Amino acid sequence: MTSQPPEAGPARAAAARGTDARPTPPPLRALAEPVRGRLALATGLQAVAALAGVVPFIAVSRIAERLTAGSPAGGEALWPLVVLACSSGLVALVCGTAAGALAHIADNNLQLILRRRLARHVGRLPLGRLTDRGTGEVKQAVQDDVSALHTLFAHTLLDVVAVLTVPVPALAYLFTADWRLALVSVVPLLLGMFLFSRAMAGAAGQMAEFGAALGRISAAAVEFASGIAVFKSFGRGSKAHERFVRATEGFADFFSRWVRSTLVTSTAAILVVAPAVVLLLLSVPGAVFITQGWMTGAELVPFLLLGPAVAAPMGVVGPRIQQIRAGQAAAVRITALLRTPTLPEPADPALPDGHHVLLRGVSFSYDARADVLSGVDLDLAPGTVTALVGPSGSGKSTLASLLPRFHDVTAGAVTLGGVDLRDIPAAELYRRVGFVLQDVRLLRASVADNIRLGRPDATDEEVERCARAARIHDRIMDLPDGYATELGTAFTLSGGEAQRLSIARALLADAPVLVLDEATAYADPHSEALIQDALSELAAGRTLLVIAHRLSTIRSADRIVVLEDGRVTEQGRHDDLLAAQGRYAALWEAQRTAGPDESDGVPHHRSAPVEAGRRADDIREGSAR
Ligand SMILES: Nc1ncnc2c1ncn2[C@@H]1O[C@H](COP(=O)(O)OP(=O)(O)OP(=O)(O)O)[C@@H](O)[C@H]1O
Repeated sequence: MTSQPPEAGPARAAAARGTDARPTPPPLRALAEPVRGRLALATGLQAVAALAGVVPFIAVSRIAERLTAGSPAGGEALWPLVVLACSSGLVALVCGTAAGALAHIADNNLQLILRRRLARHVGRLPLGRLTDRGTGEVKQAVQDDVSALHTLFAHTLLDVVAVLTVPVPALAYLFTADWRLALVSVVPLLLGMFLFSRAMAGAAGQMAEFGAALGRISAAAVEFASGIAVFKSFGRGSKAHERFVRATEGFADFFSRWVRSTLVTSTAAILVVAPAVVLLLLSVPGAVFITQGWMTGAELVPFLLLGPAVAAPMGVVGPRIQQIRAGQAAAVRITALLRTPTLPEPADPALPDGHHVLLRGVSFSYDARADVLSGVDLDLAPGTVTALVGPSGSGKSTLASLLPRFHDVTAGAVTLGGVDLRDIPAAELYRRVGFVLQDVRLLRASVADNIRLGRPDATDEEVERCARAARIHDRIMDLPDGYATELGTAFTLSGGEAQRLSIARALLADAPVLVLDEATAYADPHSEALIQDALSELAAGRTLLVIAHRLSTIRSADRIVVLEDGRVTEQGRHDDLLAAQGRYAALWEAQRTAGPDESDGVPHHRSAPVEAGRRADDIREGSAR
């Protein structure tokens, strides 16, 4: 067995993440890149639609002029204008519809691409990192933020094009008709722009807070949904929603403050560009112009038709700017999640030779400041059971999590079969290293599919064999549809049953190295005895690393490793460690005398001593059973 020289984790990670440091375009542009062509075409079509949409107004104005000019123009002189109005109206309709359809197709494509990218990326994140980030954040990116981009690309983009396009030809025409009244028609537009910019002052910061507040609601909603059972089980069902309510109240407070602070200016802005107000604004000077003989009634018509069109698009500016900012913030969050470093795949992959696990000089820190583990050396020989014990917070779970690469070491190395874990392709690693955690997660799928998770191609016979070995077969047969029973809908299993099902899952996956977080509390002695039988099956012939909360269960482990403050302070067999009268002996004594409910930081279990005694031999001697 050879072990590779320890190598600094951050250096390797930095090398693997080298591409992340490259300068990138702004998040929104970068995310839209795959559909840029379609969006550009949609934008062009929308501009044509907006331009063509102005033509019928101009044509109608000309018709009015000719009809009121006194000279009987005759149908022939009017028909070309009618045709022009109709055909440009048709062009506007066709181009506008095509632009909308194209933008929606592009957006639909983008949503699919982004959701796939996010799902693939989240699936490649280190498991430890994923639990740190929280499912709320992932849900927000995958669902809410992608939806915000939908609003932006499928709707806002086209509205903005129309807003910017329509006033230009309309104003150009009005200036050719009468420059004095054209200047008046610009007033609502300028006033609207001024008031909107006042209303939007500081909106960047507010939008950031808006996004953050929505994020808090998202996280609290997920926590609320997943934690309500725990709250209820402790008779605090009414407390479960407190954080969620606080988050929504915080959002409501923030939003009403924001709305109040901009209410007057934004209402004024909407008012000055409202068609009725614009018409009034133009009619009064128009009437004066006519009575003074500066223009004819017919010459006023284009102003009445196009004047509102010049200013009206400003009415949609406010909400559109908010949508743009929301889209930008969503793009930033999506990009941040997509740029979260994934578990680096080895540049030079290697396959382990055997299943000997070695830890050499292993240190680990969650925050790059304080080490949670320091200089840990450990040797897990194939087919042996190693138990990690120590006070709460000493680093047992952290150490165990390094084997399935929930995290990568910050110094030193963990090797499997002589190969650094970081050089083993993820799929190969997970075929060899399995884990059974206390917190069993079952999928909304059939019992059989839940067991098959690690080996989807397993036959029914293999699934049943593992379920029998895990002492869960009889319970499954009691379910209405046996192995086909869907979990999580009509049926949920008890904690102990779920634990056994997860053991069946691990048995089927058949990883030779197994990390086992020993559950601290099972429902009843009978259930616990079944679980211990199942665990015995699982332990047989495997390299087992057990996070032991109850010392009585690991008395006969091949090696007991005592962790304190992230360092290995003792290791050996139970009897030897007791004889050494060191820390383990003290922990043992404390747990033995403290009674079933307490210990000095070593959580343990309320069960009859006879059960505990039986368990002690069970894990070790499982193969004989
Ligand atoms: N995801 C995390 N981010 C930051 N710090 C963490 C994280 N998980 C654990 N820690 C810290 O690392 C230290 C070791 O925690 P760990 O869970 O490994 O201890 P443990 O011995 O398994 O405790 P217990 O027996 O209570 O489960 C603790 O100080 C804990 O607060």
